[in-house]
Amino acid sequence: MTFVFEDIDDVEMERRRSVVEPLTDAVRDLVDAVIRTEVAEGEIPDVTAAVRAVTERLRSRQSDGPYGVRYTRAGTGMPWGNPAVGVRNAVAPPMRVQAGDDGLRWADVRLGAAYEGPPGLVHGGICALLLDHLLGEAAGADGTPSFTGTISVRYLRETRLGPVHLEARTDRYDGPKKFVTGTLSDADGPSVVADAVFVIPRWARATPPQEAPQ
Ligand SMILES: CCCCCCCCCCCCCCCC(=O)SCCNC(=O)CCNC(=O)[C@H](O)C(C)(C)COP(=O)(O)OP(=O)(O)OC[C@H]1O[C@@H](n2cnc3c(N)ncnc32)[C@H](O)[C@@H]1OP(=O)(O)O
Repeated sequence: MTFVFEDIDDVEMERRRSVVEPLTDAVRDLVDAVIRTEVAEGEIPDVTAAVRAVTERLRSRQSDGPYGVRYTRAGTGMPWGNPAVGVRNAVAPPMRVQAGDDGLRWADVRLGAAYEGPPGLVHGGICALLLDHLLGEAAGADGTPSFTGTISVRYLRETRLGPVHLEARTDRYDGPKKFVTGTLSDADGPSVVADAVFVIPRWARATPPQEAPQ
């Protein structure tokens, strides 16, 4: 596992973000359009060829593997391929994580047609993905890295597609274990709750995490 150092400051990171984010948003819009389009079937082959042409253009220069979790000179994480928050990943809604008091992490997300499970409702795996990630961010609020060891997700009732609100915080510590809880709510209130044990990996326990591991 390697974290990749990008030798840039955060101004340059924001500049790069402003270039790539509109592309990712456009692809998200494309995904939604493909799900919901009702154009004549005869138009689909032409549209398919146009999309393939764009893909070829992007593939003319690309990296060998995944984007990785990069970080700037200031230590700001750039998990831009991440499926929950990735700036370059159209699969991500995206969730924009906000920091509150006392290690609270929260986010407001709009979940549209691409996240449907039961009719008109959010797929349970999407709820679990977003909660896992947000609980991970809450676990990381103290500056130590940790991985999901165990997560339990309880679906109190269905979650309607549309705007959802998520919150998470670390409740307590026990050695390398962090006990983290969170909720996902739709317009009618909490619909999913999660609790998890995040574990600080051995390499981060042996050496205080002042620098990202290579
Ligand atoms: C530099 C810039 C960075 C930027 C950054 C940006 C992004 C910033 C946010 C990221 C947010 C990501 C949010 C998504 C989070 C994932 O998706 S993480 C990926 C999914 N999880 C994994 O792949 C984990 C895979 N498992 C493992 O790596 C290891 O099993 C673990 C979990 C690290 C534990 O292994 P270990 O360190 O060898 O554990 P070990 O020393 O045996 O046990 C330590 C303690 O933990 C307990 N424990 C061990 N395993 C477990 C378990 N699975 N469950 C519960 N307890 C356990 C043990 O019982 C023990 O407890 P005590 O005996 O002390 O009471």
